Amino acid sequence: MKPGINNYSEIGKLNKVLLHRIGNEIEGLVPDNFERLLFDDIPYLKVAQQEHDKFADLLRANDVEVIYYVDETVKALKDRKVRQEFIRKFVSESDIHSEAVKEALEEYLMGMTVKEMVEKVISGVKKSELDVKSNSLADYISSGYPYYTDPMPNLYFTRDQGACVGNGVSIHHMSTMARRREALLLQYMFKYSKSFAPDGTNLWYDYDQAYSIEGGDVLVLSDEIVAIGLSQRTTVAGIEQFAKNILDESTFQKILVFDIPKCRAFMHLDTVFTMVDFDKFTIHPEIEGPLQLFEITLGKDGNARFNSIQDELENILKIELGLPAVDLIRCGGNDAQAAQREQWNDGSNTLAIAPGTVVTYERNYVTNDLLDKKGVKVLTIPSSELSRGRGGPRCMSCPVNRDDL
Ligand SMILES: NC(=[NH2+])NCCC[C@H](N)C(=O)O
Repeated sequence: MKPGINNYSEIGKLNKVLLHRIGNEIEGLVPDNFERLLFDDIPYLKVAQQEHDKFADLLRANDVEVIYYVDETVKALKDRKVRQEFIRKFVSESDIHSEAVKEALEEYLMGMTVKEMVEKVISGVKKSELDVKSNSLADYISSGYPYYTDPMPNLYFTRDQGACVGNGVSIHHMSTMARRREALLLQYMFKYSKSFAPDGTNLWYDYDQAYSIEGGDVLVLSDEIVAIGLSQRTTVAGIEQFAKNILDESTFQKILVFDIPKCRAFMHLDTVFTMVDFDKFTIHPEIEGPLQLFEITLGKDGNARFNSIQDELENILKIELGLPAVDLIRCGGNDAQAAQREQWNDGSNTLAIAPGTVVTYERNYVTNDLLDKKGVKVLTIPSSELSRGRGGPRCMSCPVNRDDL
């Protein structure tokens, strides 16, 4: 295993992964805020945690080191000054319009142990926790709202806030307000935790950059090609900046931009397309094509070059990966009802932990069976509650280190 961050494929043997154990932040979900907080239902926390623990246990049983957002952020925020800076930034980005409230929040969070503070930042600070004497119009108008700082129920989709690509990290500007502050935790991990990001780790994109990118759109197709979805969440300007940084300073040669429909069903590229083996992919039937792609490479003069490609997914993958044939495994097979049902529960959102070995949700039995018939080793996890957040095993994991192929 190479040290530090090392991620040159979607399928190399997984050695280290960053997860977030779903926590109290989920209890902030109510039907009124579903749309804003990007949920369709409320997971039952106790069972969701049991399911998440099974996911982590399965990874450990397969020789994967599991690290968690809370622990890693705690390590990064040991120093009091760094902690103060982090809290200030967190509070300033939590949509608070009263100075008195900001000050009270900073004092409240600084008074906690580092672990309590990080957990609180994730689960949200309720108004009932603080006694603020404020006489502002902002507080008056929002007096019926229970939180000073919103919870982060989507943090367990650790794929999205950032991505480890090659020997670097991409820290994302998330598309929605509901998820923006999640990546702040990753930014501090990157800056202040050497055990997470040793000296020399590259930075491909940063939290403070202006345009959105989300990690569900980033797929490391090979050690030369990174695929990115131009999607509802990932912008063309974000892709361009990411491409410039990574092509300039890494061994990657090409960014392959998949122009996918800008709608929630296609939320990220990994909702409709993931790699499970050298030549096998799980897909949502609607991604078969013809597709519009754009290629970004660097010319000899160091300037970006663009190229447009229109083709079927199958041909694109064969050409780009230099393979004689590829197998596209449709979520739900040819049964239209199973396809819709299993797509809704992220049947094509598989996490490869080695070439041809994947983790999937147990409930997607039609797709799992198909994978099995194609010779893929399928390891399943229970998912009655986890699936309610509309993300699967790939979204719930951020690979930090994989063996090279
Ligand atoms: N990589 C992914 N597909 N992530 C799924 C994230 C789901 C989450 N509720 C959201 O809307 O952001």
